[in-house]
Amino acid sequence: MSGTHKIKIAARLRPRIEHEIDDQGIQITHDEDGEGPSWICVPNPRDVNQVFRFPFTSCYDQDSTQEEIFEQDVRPLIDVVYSGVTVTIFAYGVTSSGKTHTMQGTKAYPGVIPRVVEAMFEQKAALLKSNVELAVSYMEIYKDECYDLLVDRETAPKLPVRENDVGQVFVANLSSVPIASVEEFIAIYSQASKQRSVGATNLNRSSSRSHAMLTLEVTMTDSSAERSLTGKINLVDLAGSENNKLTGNDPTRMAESAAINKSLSVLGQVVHALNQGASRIPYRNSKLTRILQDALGGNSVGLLICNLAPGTKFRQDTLNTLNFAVRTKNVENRPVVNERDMRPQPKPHFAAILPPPPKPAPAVLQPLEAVAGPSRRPRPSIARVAPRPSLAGASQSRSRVPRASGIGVFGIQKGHRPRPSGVPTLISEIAETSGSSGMMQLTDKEIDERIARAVEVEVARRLKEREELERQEKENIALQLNLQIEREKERLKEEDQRLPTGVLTPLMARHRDLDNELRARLEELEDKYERGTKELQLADVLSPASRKKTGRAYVMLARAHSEKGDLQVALDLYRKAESYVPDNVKLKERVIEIEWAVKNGATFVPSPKKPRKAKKTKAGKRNAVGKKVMSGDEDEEDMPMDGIHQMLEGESSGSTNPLKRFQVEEDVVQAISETPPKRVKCEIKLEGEV
Ligand SMILES: Nc1ncnc2c1ncn2[C@@H]1O[C@H](COP(=O)(O)OP(=O)(O)OP(=O)(O)O)[C@@H](O)[C@H]1O
Repeated sequence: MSGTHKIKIAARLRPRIEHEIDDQGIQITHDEDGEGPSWICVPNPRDVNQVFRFPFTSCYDQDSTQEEIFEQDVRPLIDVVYSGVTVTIFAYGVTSSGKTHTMQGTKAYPGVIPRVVEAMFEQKAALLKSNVELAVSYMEIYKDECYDLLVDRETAPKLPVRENDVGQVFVANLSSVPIASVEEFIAIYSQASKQRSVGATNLNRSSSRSHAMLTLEVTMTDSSAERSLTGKINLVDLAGSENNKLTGNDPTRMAESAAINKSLSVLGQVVHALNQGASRIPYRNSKLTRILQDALGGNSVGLLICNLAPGTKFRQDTLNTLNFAVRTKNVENRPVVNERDMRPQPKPHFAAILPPPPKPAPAVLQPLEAVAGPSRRPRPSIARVAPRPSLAGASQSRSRVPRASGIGVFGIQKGHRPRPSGVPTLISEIAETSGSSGMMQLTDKEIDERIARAVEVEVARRLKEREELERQEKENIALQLNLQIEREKERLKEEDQRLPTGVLTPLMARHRDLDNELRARLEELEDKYERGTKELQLADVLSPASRKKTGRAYVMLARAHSEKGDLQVALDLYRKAESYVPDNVKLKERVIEIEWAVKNGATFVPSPKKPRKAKKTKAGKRNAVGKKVMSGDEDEEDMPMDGIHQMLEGESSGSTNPLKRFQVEEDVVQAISETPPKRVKCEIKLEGEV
């Protein structure tokens, strides 16, 4: 089998049970011609006029039978299993929605599990091959721990979940029991089902407190073609999500409920992550998802049966279940055929395969062995799966060699599990070391003893090797962690020394801006001072009247330049003017205005010049103490021109004075005064117009 396969969804609405109100809250509608999909219709809990419709190809209403579900959706998968592929069927739904009924059923209404077993045996018989073997394993996940249901509940240890070299997840030490008939299976299954954690809640008198997974494995060996196929079917009865308000759980049940809800929530997260194409799928967040890894986005074919409880009471849960189903519908698997080439392969390094330590057969299957009480612990050295009762007599000729443990979706440890292609069997290695002729001369008992010894030595060696590897790995991890901690400390230290980016960055940026601004201002002041001192030296030698005139001349020149748009030159000239008339407020304002315009690249349009007064009052204005000042009302152009004229005359030739380059005429000044009024946009609020 190749390509991708989407998980198939079947939805089943259970009938009303005793004392339950069936208010027709959830309905199933079918296409009129019966060809298209069917719909599960659920009213929106917040607005009953709105109905959510979920389409599924397989919808089973309250009258549906166990047989219908099996024939329509499950039986076709038996062929898939016999083609060497792993199939996973899981029942999902809120507590008391009918998952266990669907999967297990009752004696009168057998569910998926017994029907699958029957079909598997039918298929086996149809194949007419004597080398088809079936085996079963059964486990539960209770409060996020795995337990073998084929061993005595009292002594059942927690089973570790591991991963092999090729990334397959398996439950280490899980028993796998060969079965020869449906009856044999039923005997084992009914015994094991009693071990399952079940408890009474308000919603279900016999509520599953764990997720149960039953695996049937079929191994088909074709010795003439020297290959074998291994197909598997995992039948999973999930515990139901629980609303503790409805279940009325006591503290023990609450703890179970929390574990159930958590694992189901992780299941939802895994499906969500797969739908999103996330780079990390949180399989490891719960044992359930870890074990179902192969079924969700892995290499198996999947069928999800969504069980729904009728009635408004379960409406929200039903919606949750259906949403989960819709998301799961898009999960793609890549089923693979588990085929093994049995031809002799070149010998690999023995340590390349590290199967989990073998485990004894479960108590329920060892009626002949005297095992009882808590001291009965699995012997790690040799796996001895009890012979199948029906084959007990025929097993004389079969090798009693311990078999390599199995690895798969549920990592079934199984006596007859095929080893990976290219890996020699343990017996062949033993034969190699002792010489095949030597083996031939030994009695069966001796062979068994030698095998047992060899196995013990080998297992001990592998355990030691594994311990060593684990120790090294731990050391490496510790080293890495230490390094990381050191690096982190260094980083934090550095960060402490630096100012924290988040909080102080804006402040620092502001400081830097201020700093730059101050520096620029300082440079400007220095520049100004340098220029100013020259002008001041000159101003010092002039009479007050001449200073004023000179200042005025500079102002006029500056104005002419500002008119032309030479703002920088205008600014220099205004500053020079300032050296001669330092107290002129309007001049100061003008300097600030033009400075701002230069800095911001803004255009500057001076305010219109006031018409020239015919005659100036000599007295000017006097302040409160009688001192003559240039008032704010006084225009800069009101300053006397004589000084500038004198200066121009004095520097008539060869002078580099910029004043000389601009032939200042009265008409220019006049022209300036006729400039239409416009205001420059300026952030500095001016007290009066210049
Ligand atoms: N299709 C059905 N026909 C008749 N009775 C049903 C059907 N489905 C469920 N029931 C009955 O409903 C009750 C609850 O069903 P069941 O125990 O299978 O629910 P569940 O989903 O497995 O619950 P939990 O998650 O609590 O284990 C049982 O009494 C069961 O017999």
